Amino acid sequence: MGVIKRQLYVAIIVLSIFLVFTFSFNSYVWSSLKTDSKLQNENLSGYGFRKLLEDDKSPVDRPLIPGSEKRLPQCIIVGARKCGTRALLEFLSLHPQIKVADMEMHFFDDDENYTRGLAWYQNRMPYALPGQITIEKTPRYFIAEKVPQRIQAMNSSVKLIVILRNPSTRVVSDYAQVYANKIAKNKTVSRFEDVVIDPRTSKVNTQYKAVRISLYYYHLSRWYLYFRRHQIHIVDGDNLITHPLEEIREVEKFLGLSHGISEDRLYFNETRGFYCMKFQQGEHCLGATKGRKHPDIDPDVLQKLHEFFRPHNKKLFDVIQRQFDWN
Ligand SMILES: Nc1ncnc2c1ncn2[C@@H]1O[C@H](COP(=O)(O)OS(=O)(=O)O)[C@@H](OP(=O)(O)O)[C@H]1O
Repeated sequence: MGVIKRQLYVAIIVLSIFLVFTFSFNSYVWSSLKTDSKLQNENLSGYGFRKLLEDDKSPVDRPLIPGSEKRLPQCIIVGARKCGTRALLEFLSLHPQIKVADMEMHFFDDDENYTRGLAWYQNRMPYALPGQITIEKTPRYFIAEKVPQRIQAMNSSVKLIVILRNPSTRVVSDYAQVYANKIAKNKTVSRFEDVVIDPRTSKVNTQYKAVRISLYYYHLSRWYLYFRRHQIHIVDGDNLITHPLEEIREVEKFLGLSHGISEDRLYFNETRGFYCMKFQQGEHCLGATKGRKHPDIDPDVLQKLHEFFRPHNKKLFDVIQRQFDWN
C-alpha cells in the first residue's frame, strides 16, 4: 500500500511540473506573437506612430520580443539645430529597417548624462530587430566641443548625419524659437535686428549664439578630426522642406538600405505649408514648434547676414566639396 501511495505522489508531482511548464510556454509564445504583430504595425499605422510619440512623453519599457534588443545607435543625426532634424528623424521612422529614439538623448553633450555610462544610453534606445538600424538625434551635438571625440570612443565607424540649411535662415528660425519660448514665459523680447547687429559696430553680432551655430565650417571641421569623410552625410535642409523624398533617398543610400519609404507616405499639407506623413489610420504633421512663421526682417540686416556668412560658407563648400545656393 505504501509503495502505491509513493508512486501516486510521484505521478502527481511529475504531472504538475508538466502542466506548469506547458502553461508558461504557451503564454510566452502567445505574448511574443502579439508583441510581434504590434511591432510590425508600428511601422505601418498612424496608431503606431502616435504610440511612439506617447511612449516618448512617458517612457514605458516595452516588453522584449524574441530577437529584438536595445542597441547603441549605428547612426546619429548630430544637427544642426533648426535645420530639419525632427522632420528627417520622423520621416526615417517610416522605414521598416529603421528604429528611431524619439527623444533627444543629450548623452554626449551633457556631462551628467555622459557619466551615467553607455549602458544607460543604450537602455534609452528603442528595441530593434537584427538588421534594423537604430538612430537618435540631438541637434546640440553639432556644436558641443567634446561630442565628436566621445562618439568616436563609442564607435569609430558610426554613421553621422548633419543637416544644414541657409545659415541666415537658420539664425532667423533660431531667433523665432527663442522668441516664442520667451513670450510663453512672459519674458521681455528684443527685435531680431537688435540682437543680430552689434549697435557699437553696426556689424553682425558674432557673440549672438544663433549666429555662432550657423558657422557650419567651424563646427564641421571638428567632426572631420575624428571621422572619415564617408562617415558623415550632409543633408540639404532647404531641399528637405521642398523635396523630402530626394533627401530621404540619399540617406537610405548612405545607410546601405533599399528604398523603404514609398512616395505615397508623404504628402504636401497646404494648411501647414510642409510635407506630412500618411498612415493607414490617419495623417501626421510635425508639431506647431516646427515651421513657425518667421518675422519680417529688415532687408539690409538680412543682406548684412548673408555677406557675413559668405566667406564662412565658401570655406565650408571647399571642405565638403559641395555647393549650396545660400546667397
Ligand atoms: N516637413 C516638415 N514639417 C515641419 N518643419 C519642417 C519640415 N521639414 C523641414 N522642416 C523644418 O524643420 C525646422 C526645425 O528644425 P529642427 O527639427 O532641427 O528643430 S530643433 O533644432 O529640433 O528645434 C523648421 O524650421 P522653422 O520653419 O524655422 O520652424 C522647418 O522649416
